[in-house]
Amino acid sequence: MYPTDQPITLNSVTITGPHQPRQEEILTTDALDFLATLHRRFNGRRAELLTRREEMRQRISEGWTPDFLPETRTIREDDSWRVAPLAPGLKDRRVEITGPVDRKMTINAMNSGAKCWLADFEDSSSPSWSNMLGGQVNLRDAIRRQIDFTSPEGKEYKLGGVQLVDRPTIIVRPRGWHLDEDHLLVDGEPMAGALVDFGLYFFHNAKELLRRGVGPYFYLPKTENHLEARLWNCVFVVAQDLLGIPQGTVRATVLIETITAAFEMEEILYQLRNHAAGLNAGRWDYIFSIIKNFRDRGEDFVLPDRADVTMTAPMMRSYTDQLVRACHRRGASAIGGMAAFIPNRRDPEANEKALDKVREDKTREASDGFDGSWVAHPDLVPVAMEVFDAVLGETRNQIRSNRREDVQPDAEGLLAVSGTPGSITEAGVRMNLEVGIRYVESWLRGNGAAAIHNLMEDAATAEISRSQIWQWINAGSTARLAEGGERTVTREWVQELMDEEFGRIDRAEGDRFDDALEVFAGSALAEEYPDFLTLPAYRRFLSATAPARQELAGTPA
Ligand SMILES: CC(=O)SCCNC(=O)CCNC(=O)[C@H](O)C(C)(C)COP(=O)(O)OP(=O)(O)OC[C@H]1O[C@@H](n2cnc3c(N)ncnc32)[C@H](O)[C@@H]1OP(=O)(O)O
Ligand SMILES: O=CC(=O)O
Ligand SMILES: [Mg+2]
Repeated sequence: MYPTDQPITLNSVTITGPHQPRQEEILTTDALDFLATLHRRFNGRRAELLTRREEMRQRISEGWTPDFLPETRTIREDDSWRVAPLAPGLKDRRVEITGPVDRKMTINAMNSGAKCWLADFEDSSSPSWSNMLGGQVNLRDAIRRQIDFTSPEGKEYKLGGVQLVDRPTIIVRPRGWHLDEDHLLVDGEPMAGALVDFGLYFFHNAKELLRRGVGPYFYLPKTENHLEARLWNCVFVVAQDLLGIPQGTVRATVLIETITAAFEMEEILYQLRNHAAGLNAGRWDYIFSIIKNFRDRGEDFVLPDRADVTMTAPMMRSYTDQLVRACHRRGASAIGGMAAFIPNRRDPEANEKALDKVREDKTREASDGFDGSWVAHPDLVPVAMEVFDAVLGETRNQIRSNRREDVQPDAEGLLAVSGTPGSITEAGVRMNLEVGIRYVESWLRGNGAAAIHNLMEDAATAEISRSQIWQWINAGSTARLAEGGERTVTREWVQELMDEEFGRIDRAEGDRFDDALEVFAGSALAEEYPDFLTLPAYRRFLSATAPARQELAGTPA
């Protein structure tokens, strides 16, 4: 037991976050030692790779267009290599539920009947210290099947019925490389959120998972290139050695959700080949990445309203087809993405519409060759299951049966941004403003995923909203007006619309809408485009050193 009201240093790791329930079970001295080793081995390389991201972005801004890499041609052309065999618990991934790692959602996900659960420290989680540490406690308990919960309303949750002997395989998604964890310092430096989430989960659970016949499995978000995948591979090798578990125990599914990674899919699998499980089509961050990277490349790279950028747009078809081909060529699983439509138990009509939309989305993915796909809500598990059952029959995946040899690597297809049907409208501008502000408000209250207008919103969709506004202003795009006619999207006009949309929001005591407006406007209307919406928001509001937190706590910053 250690003191709880001030920063404490244990074996050169300083805990600056406020004390959390059951923290002592997670932040043990051995676990902190393990984290410190990972930090000292890998944080320098992480910093170099983050700088490299900036350099690539700068090149794109100056007119360079990404393409398949000449220096890795032999990897792509060599037909002989494959990734490691599918690991236990990952052979049949037809339906994966995703969601944050709070206690109630953890139990609900474990009871959902899905084949896998993406336990999310990323897009659907607000990275507050309490969420991040609480998530580790909940995962530890869920793996040991010792988890229950009583809600403030008195509803009781526990792992349900005997029919659920096959619980979903847990796949943890740590934060991306860009986010710091300000509440754990090694030698005075903040740790990478990615290494904290990976390291604590791995340290506490890898052996227990092996004992239960599965393993420590991960989703790797927002990877931009194969060098970042190589860094993860090095982390896995060292972590397995430190814990004395066999090399190749870890399995990672990489989200292809940046435009640059789409040109390096096979190279990413190659770097991770002894630990690779598959690739996932993270559609929302992918759209965000396209806007972000080409934001100052003029009208050819401007997308229409968010609602128009669907999976049937030519550039999205090209991306998903090439992803399935890359995976199946290398013996890896291809996992589909998230349809935005959320069921609504209180509104049968909206519910039916959501089920239909999700069915349509999963049907397209299954027939494109995906081995499984994501759902955001337990009520969607049966819908997706039925679709994949129909395509898979007695088989567990389509890796051998649907090789997609009809598809070829195609740079032009990936970059067919201007071929996206649709238009920019006043309603689309308003929607981005309203939904973006509402989402950030939820994030600031600790909820990283929210249903808004029956659509799932998370960090990735909010990034699209604020980036579209920025791009439309800076490209001088034209929007169709609600009452007819059109006008140029200017900062002043967006400000007017934002004031109107903000004025329409019903306020409640203790809400965070003023802060949300500050965060959203600060990134959508800024002259300088911030790389991630969550970076300034974290520093200002969630970090223990954040000025706003210190103000709230009544201490000077
Ligand atoms: C871009 C990407 O990265 S996509 C992946 C990241 N995003 C996500 O994972 C989103 C996951 N989904 C969610 O968080 C939620 O479904 C939301 C926030 C969108 C909607 O949640 P709610 O408003 O609570 O929906 P609703 O009231 O219909 O939920 C009904 C029940 O299902 C549970 N539930 C809903 N979604 C999930 C989920 N993903 N996992 C587990 N349980 C869930 C709720 O906890 C609730 O349980 P209760 O009846 O015991 O209270
Ligand atoms: O993480 C998934 C995405 O769509 O973004
Ligand atoms: Mg994402």
